[in-house]
Amino acid sequence: MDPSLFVAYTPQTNGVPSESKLATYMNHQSPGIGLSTNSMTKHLSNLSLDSQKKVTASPEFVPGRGLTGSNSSSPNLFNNSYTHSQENVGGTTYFYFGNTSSDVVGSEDGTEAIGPVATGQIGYVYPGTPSHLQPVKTAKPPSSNNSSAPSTPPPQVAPSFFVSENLRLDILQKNALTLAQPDIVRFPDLPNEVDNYHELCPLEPIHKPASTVLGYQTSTYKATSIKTGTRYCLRRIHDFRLANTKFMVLVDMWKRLSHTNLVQLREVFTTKAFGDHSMVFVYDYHPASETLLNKHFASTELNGYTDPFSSDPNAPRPYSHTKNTILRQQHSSMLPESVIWSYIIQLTAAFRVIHAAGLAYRCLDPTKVLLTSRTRLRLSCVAIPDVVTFDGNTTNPLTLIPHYQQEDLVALGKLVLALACRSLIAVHRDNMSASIELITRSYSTDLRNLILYLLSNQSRKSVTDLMPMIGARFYTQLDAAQLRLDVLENELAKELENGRLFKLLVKLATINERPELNMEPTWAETGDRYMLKLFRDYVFHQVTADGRPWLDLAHVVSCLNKLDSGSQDKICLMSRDEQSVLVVSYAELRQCLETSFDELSPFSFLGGMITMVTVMKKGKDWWLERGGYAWRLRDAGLRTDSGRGMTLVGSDSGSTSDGSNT
Ligand SMILES: Nc1ncnc2c1ncn2[C@@H]1O[C@H](COP(=O)(O)OP(=O)(O)OP(=O)(O)O)[C@@H](O)[C@H]1O
Repeated sequence: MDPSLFVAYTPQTNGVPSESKLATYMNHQSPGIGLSTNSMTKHLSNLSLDSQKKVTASPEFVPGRGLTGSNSSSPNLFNNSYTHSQENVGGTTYFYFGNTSSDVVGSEDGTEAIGPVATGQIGYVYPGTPSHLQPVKTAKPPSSNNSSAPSTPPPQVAPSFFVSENLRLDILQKNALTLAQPDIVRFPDLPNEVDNYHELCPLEPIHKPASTVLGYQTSTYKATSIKTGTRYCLRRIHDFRLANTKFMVLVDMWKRLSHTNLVQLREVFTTKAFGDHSMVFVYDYHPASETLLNKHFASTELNGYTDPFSSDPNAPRPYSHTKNTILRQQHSSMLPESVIWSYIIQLTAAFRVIHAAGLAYRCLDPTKVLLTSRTRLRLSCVAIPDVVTFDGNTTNPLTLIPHYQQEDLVALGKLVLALACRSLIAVHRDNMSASIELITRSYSTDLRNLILYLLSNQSRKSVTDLMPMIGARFYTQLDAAQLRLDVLENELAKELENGRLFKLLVKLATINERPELNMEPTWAETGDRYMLKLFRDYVFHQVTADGRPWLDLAHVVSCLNKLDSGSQDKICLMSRDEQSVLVVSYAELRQCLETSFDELSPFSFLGGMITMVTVMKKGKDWWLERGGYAWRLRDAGLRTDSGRGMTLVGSDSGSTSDGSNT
């Protein structure tokens, strides 16, 4: 800060030194908060050095307690019952605006007064985590080396202004994966563009054998839509030649089907971009999703035990291996029954809409069920079996659907059995009785009956027949889903508040310390802006009595909330030379902020502040116009977003006008 901007204190009693910033401020101030000569004289006549409200010594500031002798929670926050307009104590001049006794509600015990809030200025302060969500917050897991320590209750998670750490990391990881860029060193052969998609990133090894489920070699990529920038999952069927397009009836039916337990199909196309005739299915991309196979049948999930046949459950193996593998689950890591029911409810929910739409899934397998968050299942690869096994000679592609629906239900029975036994080979015909025995011993009769029903030879099974077996477990699932919703809404509420305060900070930061505005180098240092500068110091730059920075997030949040709501609470702003003190309400500061920012906004043309700009060509140059101001774009080196990345504006090509609305 340029020290010359501060004027040396003149030991002048009640007057404001004409060259001081406060004087400048008072010259510039809005009439609503002005000090008229009359009122000044009136207040001065009331002023007495013996006044009880006089500040007799420099108050001591204790972090967390504010000023000693004051019950305020913020340092320098004056009791609001002052009626003086100005006072000089020990060389420091204090200014007070208006007659505060009428417009400020002071509590009798002298605690911080809260002024009335004007209509339309109601600020919302985040009320904290609802009590029923407190137990849901995950506590830090105990470290592995203190497992023998006596169990102590997990520490209560302190209410936070920010989104919880677990959710934050989760979202960050998903964002990072979504934004991942192609690795051309590792995958030099990948095409730059495939139809309307680019930035292809493989989600699995490229050269892998044909899928046992789909019967073709497939590859999965994350890709970005060239038109919209949205990320999608492309599933490529290698070397697939189309015989005819009759299957498009089924593809269109799948595209129309939308459900929370399905990976949404967007489009299907053929391409030669990979150097062969490939068929590509475009699905929604769910970052960080994991297959059921990885989650529950990987060796790490099975206490380190590796099933040498897990990659191919059909491979021949000795009897002892088979039996031991199934029995081993009894002593290791069987899934809690609630998890299995949660999966059953989600899978049957998906089947219910698929079958009701006259379709069949046809590829239920642990590799095709995605866990897109902790317990959220989605069926992937929809429509692929319908396309790759399509028989061009059939007159009606829908005739076989009822048969396939029955197969879906058998596949569901096998998947639930495999999950319950935690083994893929549990579903082999030879192992079936041992597996059912295990289920009978370990789980409820309902679960056993459900599996037996699905695997039975009954001719016309229906997914709706499963509903009585699920019974009241629906309520548990609904409760879990609603609790999750509450948690997320609660987290969102916090970030909403942070977003509001962020906007306020952006306004403050664009005003504070601005070197000049409209050729006026002192703009940021005079008038309303000077008040905002002192306010910035008050919020962020306070120090303790021994000069250490005083950092208290609650103080910052409280001040910003009061500023945003235009509270009538008053604070004491001190000049940096500590020679002048200005008492001002948040409502007045808010007025300063709005006025100053309004002065800036006609000049702004980038970022989120702009409303509408016009870009036009005059002679050789491109100009941007807004609110009577114009900028030559080539000089400023400005760029505009043309929808496919940033492009330099100012070339001779292009249209003559453009609008941007944010
Ligand atoms: N829509 C999607 N969004 C994000 N990731 C996906 C999506 N679909 C699949 N994946 C990921 O792609 C990877 C490969 O899936 P895929 O279905 O090919 O499994 P697989 O075990 O290789 O099966 P297969 O042997 O049949 O090819 C998995 O890790 C899966 O999590």
